Amino acid sequence: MFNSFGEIFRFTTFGESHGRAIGVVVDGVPAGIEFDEEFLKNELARRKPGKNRFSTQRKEDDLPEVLSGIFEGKTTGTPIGVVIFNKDQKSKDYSNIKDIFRPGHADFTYFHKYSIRDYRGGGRSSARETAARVVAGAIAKMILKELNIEIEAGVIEIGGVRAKNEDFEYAKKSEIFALDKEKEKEWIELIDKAREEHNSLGGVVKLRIKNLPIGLGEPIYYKLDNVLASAIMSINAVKGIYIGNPNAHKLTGVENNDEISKNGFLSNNAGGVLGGISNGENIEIEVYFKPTPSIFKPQKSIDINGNEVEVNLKGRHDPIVAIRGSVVVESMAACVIADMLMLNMTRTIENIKKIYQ
Ligand SMILES: Cc1cc2nc3c(=O)[nH]c(=O)nc-3n(C[C@H](O)[C@H](O)[C@H](O)COP(=O)(O)O)c2cc1C
Ligand SMILES: C=C(O[C@@H]1CC(C(=O)O)=C[C@@H](OP(=O)(O)O)[C@H]1O)C(=O)O
Repeated sequence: MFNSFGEIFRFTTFGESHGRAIGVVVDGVPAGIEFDEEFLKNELARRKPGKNRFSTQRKEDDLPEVLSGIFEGKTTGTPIGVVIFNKDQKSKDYSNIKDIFRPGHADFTYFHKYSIRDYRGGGRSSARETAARVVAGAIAKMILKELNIEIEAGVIEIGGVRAKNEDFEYAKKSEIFALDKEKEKEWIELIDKAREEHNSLGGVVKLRIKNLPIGLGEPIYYKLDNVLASAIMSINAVKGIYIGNPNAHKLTGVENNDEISKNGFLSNNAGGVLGGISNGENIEIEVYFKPTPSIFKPQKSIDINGNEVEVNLKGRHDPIVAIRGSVVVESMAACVIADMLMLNMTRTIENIKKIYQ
C-alpha cells in the first residue's frame, strides 16, 4: 500500500447506519498503553449526532463496548474490537425515496456499482460510520499522548464566512464555534437561515498537529502529505485539503519559502512538511467540506428504473457537516501519525539497534 496509511497501525470498520451496529477492529497498537475509556467516550461524544440544532436530530448514545485487546486497563498488543449499537435508526424516514436517488448523496453510485438498493437509509455511505473512525482515532491519540503529540481541529469557515485566524484557538474548544461573538452570531444566523430554508451549508476545518519530530513520512509514495490527504479525503463530504498556507499558489518563491535559522524555520508556509517528511514545525492543514447533500427542497432526480421523478426528502440531517466532521478529521490524522511514527522506527539502523541491542 503506498497511498493510504496502514503499514503498522491500521483499522477496518463494519456496520451500516440503519443496521444493528457499527464497529471497528484496530490492529498494530503496541502493548502496554493505558487504555483511557473515559477519553474514548468523550471523543465519541464530541462527534455524536443529536446534540444541538446545528447537527442531525438523530439521537444516538454512541457508547462504545470494548470487546478485545485490553487487559487490566492496558492494551495487550492484540486487535482491539469495539462495537457501538445503533438505537435510533427510523428507516421509515427513507420509505418515500425507497427507489429514488438523492442528488449529492451516494445512492446513485452505490446502486450502479452493487445493483443493490439498501433503502433503509444511507447504509455504509452514511457518515454514521465515522463514529467507528473516531474510536480508531481515540486509540491512536492514546499512543500519541505518550509522545506529547497533540492534534486539534476546528471550524474556521461556514457558508463562505471566514473567522479571523485567532478564532481557531477558540473554535477547537467550543461546542460550536468561536468565542468571537460577532463571528459566532453571523455563523449561527447563517445556519439557522439555511435550516429554515430547508437548505444546507459547506465549511472549512483547520487541522493542526503539534510537537511532531522531524523525519516522519517516507520521501517517495508514502509521503506524510499524500498519506494525510488520502486519509482525510476518505471522510464523507470532504472535497479537498490544502497543506500549509492556502494562498501559496498565489505567492512568489520569495514570499512562499520558509527561511531557516539555527532555531528553526522563520515561517511555516509549508505547513510542516517538506519532501514528504515532517520538518519539526506544526502541521497545518485546511479541509474543505461540501454542503450536506440531503436537503428538504424538492429536487429533480430519477428512480432505479430511470424514470424522472421529484425527490422530497424527510429524515434527520446535519444542516452543515463540517462541525462534527472536524472531530473525524482529527481522528484520521491521529491514525496516520501513529502509523508513521511506528514505521519510522524501522528506517535507520541506529533505531533498529536501539531496540535489539
Ligand atoms: C460528520 C458528518 C455528518 C454527515 N451528515 C450528513 C447528513 O446528515 N446527511 C447527508 O445527506 N449527508 C451527511 N454527510 C455527508 C454524506 O455522508 C456524504 O456527502 C455522502 O456520503 C456522499 O459522499 P461524498 O459527499 O463524499 O461524495 C455527513 C458527513 C459527515 C462527515
Ligand atoms: C447518524 C449519524 O449521522 C447521519 C449521517 C448521514 C449521512 O448521510 O452521512 C445521514 C443521517 O443519518 P441516517 O444515516 O440515519 O440517514 C445523519 O443523521 C451519525 O453521525 O451518527
